Amino acid sequence: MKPSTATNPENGLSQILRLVLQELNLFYSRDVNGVCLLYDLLHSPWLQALLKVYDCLQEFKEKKLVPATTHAQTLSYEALLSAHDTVAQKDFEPLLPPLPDNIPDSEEAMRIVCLVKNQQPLGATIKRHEMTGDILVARVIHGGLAERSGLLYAGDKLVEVNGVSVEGLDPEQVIHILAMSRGTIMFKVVPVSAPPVNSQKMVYVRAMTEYWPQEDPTIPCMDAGLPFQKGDILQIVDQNDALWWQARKISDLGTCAGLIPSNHLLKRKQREFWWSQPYQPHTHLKSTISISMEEEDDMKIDEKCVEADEETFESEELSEDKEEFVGCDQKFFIAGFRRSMRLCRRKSHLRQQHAGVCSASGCLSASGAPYEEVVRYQRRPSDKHRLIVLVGPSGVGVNELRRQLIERNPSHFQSAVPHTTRSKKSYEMDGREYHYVSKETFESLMYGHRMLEYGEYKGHLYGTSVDAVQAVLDEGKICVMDLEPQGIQIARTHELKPYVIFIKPSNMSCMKQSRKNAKIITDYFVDMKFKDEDLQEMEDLAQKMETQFGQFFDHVIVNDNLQDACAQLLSAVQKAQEEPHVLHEPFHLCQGDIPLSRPKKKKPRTKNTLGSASSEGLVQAPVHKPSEGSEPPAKESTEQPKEAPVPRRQRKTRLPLELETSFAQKKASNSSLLRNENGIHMEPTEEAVIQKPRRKTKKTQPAELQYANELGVEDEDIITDEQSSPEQQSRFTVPTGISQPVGKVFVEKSRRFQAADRSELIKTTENIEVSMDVKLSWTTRDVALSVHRAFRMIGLFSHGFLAGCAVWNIVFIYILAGDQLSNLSNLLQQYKTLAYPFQSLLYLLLALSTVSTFDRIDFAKTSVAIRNFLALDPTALASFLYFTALILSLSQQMTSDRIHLYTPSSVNGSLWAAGVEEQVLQPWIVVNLVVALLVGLSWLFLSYRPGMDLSEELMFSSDVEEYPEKDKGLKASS
Ligand SMILES: Nc1ncnc2c1ncn2[C@@H]1O[C@H](COP(=O)(O)OP(=O)(O)OP(=O)(O)O)[C@@H](O)[C@H]1O
Repeated sequence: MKPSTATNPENGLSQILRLVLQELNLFYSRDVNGVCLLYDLLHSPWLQALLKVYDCLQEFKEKKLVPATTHAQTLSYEALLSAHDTVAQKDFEPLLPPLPDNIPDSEEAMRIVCLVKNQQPLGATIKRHEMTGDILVARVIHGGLAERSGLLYAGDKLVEVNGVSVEGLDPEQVIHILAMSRGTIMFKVVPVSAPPVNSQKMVYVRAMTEYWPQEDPTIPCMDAGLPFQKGDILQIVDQNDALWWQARKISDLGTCAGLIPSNHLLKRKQREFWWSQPYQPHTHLKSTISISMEEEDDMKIDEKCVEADEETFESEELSEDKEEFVGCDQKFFIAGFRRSMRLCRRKSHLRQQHAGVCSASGCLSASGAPYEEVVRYQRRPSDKHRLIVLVGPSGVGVNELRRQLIERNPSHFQSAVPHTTRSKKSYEMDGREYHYVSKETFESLMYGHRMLEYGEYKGHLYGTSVDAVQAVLDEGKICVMDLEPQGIQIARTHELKPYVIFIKPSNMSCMKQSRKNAKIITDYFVDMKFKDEDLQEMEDLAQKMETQFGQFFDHVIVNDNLQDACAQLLSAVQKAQEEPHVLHEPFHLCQGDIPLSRPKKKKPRTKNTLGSASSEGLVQAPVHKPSEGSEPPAKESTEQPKEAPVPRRQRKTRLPLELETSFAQKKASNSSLLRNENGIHMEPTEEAVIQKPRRKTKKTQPAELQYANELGVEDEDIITDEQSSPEQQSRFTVPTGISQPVGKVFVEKSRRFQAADRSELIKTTENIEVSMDVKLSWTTRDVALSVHRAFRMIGLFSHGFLAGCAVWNIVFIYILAGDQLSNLSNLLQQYKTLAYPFQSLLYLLLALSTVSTFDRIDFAKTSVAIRNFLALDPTALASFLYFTALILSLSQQMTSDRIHLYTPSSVNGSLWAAGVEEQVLQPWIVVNLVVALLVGLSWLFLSYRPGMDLSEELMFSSDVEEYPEKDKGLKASS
């Protein structure tokens, strides 16, 4: 019997594809360049579906057609085809209104886009062009209807909405029209000449910080923002805008993307937030110091107890060893459970490590990259096992769980054998209890970054090396170790791929119950019962660890019932080895999996720039809803730590850097569709997008729209990255070279080389690193920006104050001068003392205000400045009026002087001849009146756009060109 096409391996294309994929698997495991791309392509669901359709067709082609019913036998092929044609020609699309035909010939190339409302968001934002006043599509949100239709692009100029011209309207008004529309919405747009093409691949990142758009006044459109928490995995779908990226949560891939700050912007925000806290800037430093001080205290206690403890410790150690040998049937030996490891970690060497680790890793989340690139990793059976790292507050049961896990299956789980510099005891064996090494060898491992952690106890060094862990993994076993959370970053290497499990205490009441009979093992009291303070301390510490390092935890186990916790641990460990997980980029095994995150260097785009004084009104806020089956790059581990709700930081609401004229609406919003109060309610729109190109008579004007992309990418942002790069390398890919075990190094001091103690030098360097960390963020530009912002504040104040003074001045003058200037001598008498100080104050305020308004105009682009003035741009008008007022005031300076020197004409030497008062004072009064009017008007104009600030934009934009290149370099190096 002839096999059917689908099952015939020779004919079935699906089958062939399956074979090709099998072949590819071989190359895949060998990591051959480009295979991943091909693999993904062949795996793509659309190709599979296409091939299945093809196979089905082939199968049916070979079959002899048999009519399904006897009735059908009478049907002719012609009748069938005619029925098909009738159905096929039927238009099932919604009925759309006819195109308006009164469009003038001179009109620009137009595109008419019709959308029919439904429950989905349109997913686009609009803004007003700063110079032309046009309403533009600012951003098309990835995954929204606008994007899916492929007919609306960022930069498209909106001409009409439902037949209503949008010329001269504010974005809010446009939104209002949209919100009021029902049924079909018709947009008439002038298409952007070169629609932006998003050629970037998607990037997956782990958020190392949290972000709340509602608390960020600088976001171009609050409703389009995507809130996220530490540890969330985000799919970045669009990085075209260097300041605001579009992303989705991996758990919500079916939804529209949302706006998130770019890496650099978020870093800057973090830094600004940091600096905005008057007493916080030093907490970083303080925390390190306080850690050291706490440890100092610990040390004192330890030293006091050390003598008493020494004996106990040694005997404990011995008895434990004996127990392990004698008490176990299988005669396995669990190394790495020496109390020395637990003890020494909290001692002096850890203090050093703290400084290093804190600057290198612990504080990384606070000052380092806010996003960490991740890739999907699925361990193949031939791969080594992943290292299992247990982390938890002291006393929570980390050791107990580890011990129980190993005891369950010692041939499968094992601890790493630690190193020590102490001498071997008679009953010990090298490589079983410890690797006994000299101090030099130990130090060489330390300086060669081969120690995952180390500490000193009673003058001896103890530590666990990467090689010891490797040795366990090489045996095909799963290495289980416990680490202080600060050490996680050091363990995050390509070779170890650690899976971090956080052991969390349950609540106090449960613990009181479960730890009733448990014994806490401390440095100097052995087997002491848990007290309430111990449990409370454990709970507090767990919370701190979660807040600070939660983003690194792959799984969380609450250790309430020991047996349950152990079962959970076992299952988590198995899942870690068998299921796909997300790993950070240094683990990147397959270059094709996820692209490097840097967007291609593109021409600055017209939309949404930090400096542009435009903001975006949301045409339709994206609604985030459960996934609709988009394919994640990595199945997010189901046992991914459920992020403990990190307490939100109190964010200071500040004037947005971006200086937006807030177009965000606060009206008629449908709360069911929008996520916050700035949402602009446009009824959901959708679908049936029809493009009907009109005759072309004129090219569109993108060049005009392409004003500079004033991005605030700062030097230090880039520098930080570059600096962190080698640092990361040292941490993530542990160097294989071993440093020389010499205690002395030669350093240049006072122009000649002198020997210095190596460990001292390292300590000093670490300290410098910590304090440098603080200083790094504060550059000359930051100083300039702060000064500038202070001046801007003074400027803003002076506008209002000046207007008040000028009005008060003229009112005062008129009151004193009386009706028809009948009382001029009284005015002179009264005003003469005021003339100098008051007029000087007016000059000063006028000068300040004039400079402050000039700051808002780009005189380098004179034509633009003049055009703005002619187009009655409020800012340009205000600066002109201020300048005129200043000149007019100065022109009357002589008169002010004369008023100051007023003496009645009867007095000898008087400057005021009888009867000249009116002649002199009248123009002075008129000028003061005009000045008051001009100043008042300017103030009104300025209040239209109080936030606009060109200098700041220019300061930020100076880096724009450098940014992609630097970043490229950075990526290349990484
Ligand atoms: N779920 C639990 N129920 C009851 N007792 C427990 C539980 N978990 C741990 N214990 C007990 O608590 C004590 C401390 O546990 P363990 O030594 O494992 O803590 P640890 O996290 O390693 O702390 P340290 O780092 O201080 O050594 C041990 O006596 C252990 O048997």
